[in-house]
Amino acid sequence: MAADSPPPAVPEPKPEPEQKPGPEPEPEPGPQPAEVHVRFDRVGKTFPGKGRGAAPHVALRDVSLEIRRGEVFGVIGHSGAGKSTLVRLVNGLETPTAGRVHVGPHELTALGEKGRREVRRDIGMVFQQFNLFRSRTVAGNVAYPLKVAGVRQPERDRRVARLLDFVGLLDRAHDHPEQLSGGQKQRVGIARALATEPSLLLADEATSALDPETTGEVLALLRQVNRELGVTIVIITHELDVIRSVADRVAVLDSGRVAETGSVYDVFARPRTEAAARFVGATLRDRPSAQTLARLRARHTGRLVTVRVRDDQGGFQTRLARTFLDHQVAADIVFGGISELQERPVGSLTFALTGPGGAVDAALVALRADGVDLAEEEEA
Ligand SMILES: Nc1ncnc2c1ncn2[C@@H]1O[C@H](COP(=O)(O)OP(=O)(O)OP(=O)(O)O)[C@@H](O)[C@H]1O
Repeated sequence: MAADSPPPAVPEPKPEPEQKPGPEPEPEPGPQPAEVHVRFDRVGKTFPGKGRGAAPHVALRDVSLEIRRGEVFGVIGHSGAGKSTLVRLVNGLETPTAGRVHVGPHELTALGEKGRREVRRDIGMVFQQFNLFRSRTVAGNVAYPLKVAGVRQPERDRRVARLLDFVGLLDRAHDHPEQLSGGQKQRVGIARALATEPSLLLADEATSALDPETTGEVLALLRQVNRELGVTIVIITHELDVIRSVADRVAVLDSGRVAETGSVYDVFARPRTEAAARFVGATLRDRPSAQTLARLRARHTGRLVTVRVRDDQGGFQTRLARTFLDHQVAADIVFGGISELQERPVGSLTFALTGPGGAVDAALVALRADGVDLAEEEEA
C-alpha cells in the first residue's frame, strides 16, 4: 500500500469508561447463558458477475453462526471459501444479499452507513500484511486511530505507551516499521487495533505471512488479548494449526457454506463432515497415508486396523488390550500417536492384528460393540 494512505477500517475510540463506584455486584448463582456477540442468520452473499453476461458469484450461502462474547472463534476454509467475505459482513464493509447479520444488539442490515460506522467503532481489525504506515514510527502507528478520533495528546501518549507495553514493544516506540521483524509488525498491528478499546477483534489471516515460531508468539498474544482484556476474537485462517492452538470454537467453511461448527475438540476429534475430516486429516495426519500403508503391509503380516483415540473412552487402552487377549489376537502397534488438543488427548493407533480362525473379526465386533471408533485399512 502507499506510504501514507490510511489503513482501512481503523475504528474510532469509544468514550472513556466511567469509574465504577464501590465493589462489583455479586454474580448471579448458577451458569449464565453465553451472550451472543455476532450472529449470522441464514446469510447469503452473491456478487454480480464480472463483465457483461458473466454469471453472478455466490460467495456465501445460507450461513448461520453464533459467536459468543468473550470467546476466540475460528473460521477455517480453503482459499475462496468465503472467509474474507464473512469478515467484511461483520464490519459492515459488505452487505448480505440474503439473511441478517447482528453485532451485539444491532442488526447491521437495518442500519444506514452512519449506524454501521458506530458499530465499526467497537471492532478492531488485524490484517495479513499488517497495513502499517511506513513513514510513521511504531508509536505513531498506534496513535493514529486515537488521533483520528480526537483523543488529546497526553491521553493519547498514555494509551500508546500502555498498548506498546502490553504487546512487548515499548522499547521500539521510536522505530519505523521497516526496522521490525514480521512478528513485531503484527504486534504493532494488534496494538493499533486495540487502541480504541474494541470489544471485538477480527483477525483475517493475521499469521499467514509469518514463520511458525513467530506465528506461535502472535497467537499467544491474541490469546492474552482475549483472556486479559475480554475481547471477543474472530480468527480467519486456512491453517488448522492456528485454530488448534488458539480457538475455543470453530466453523469449517466449504464453498461458501458452513460445513460444521462446534468446539475445536469436537470438530477435530470427531469430524462429522467430509470437509472437516479433510482439514483434520491433512493436519493431524492421524491415519496412515496410502504410501505409509503400502510400507506397513510390506513389513507386517496381519490386518491393519486404525483406532481413534479420544477422551470420552476412559480406560479404553486397557479394554483394548483385554479384548485382544480374550480373543487370542496378537496386536502390534505399527503406526500412530497421541497428542493434545485443548488439553485433551486426540490421535490414533494403527495395529497389525493376527489370530486364529475368525478371532480378529470377533475382536473387532467386540470392540465396536464397546463403542471403540475403528476402521480397517482397506487394501489399495
Ligand atoms: N467484490 C467481489 N466481487 C466478485 N467476487 C468476489 C468479490 N469478493 C470476493 N469474491 C469472490 O467470492 C469468493 C469468496 O472470496 P473470499 O475472499 O471471501 O474467500 P476467502 O475464503 O477469504 O479466500 P482467500 O483465503 O483466498 O482470501 C471468491 O470466489 C471470490 O473471488
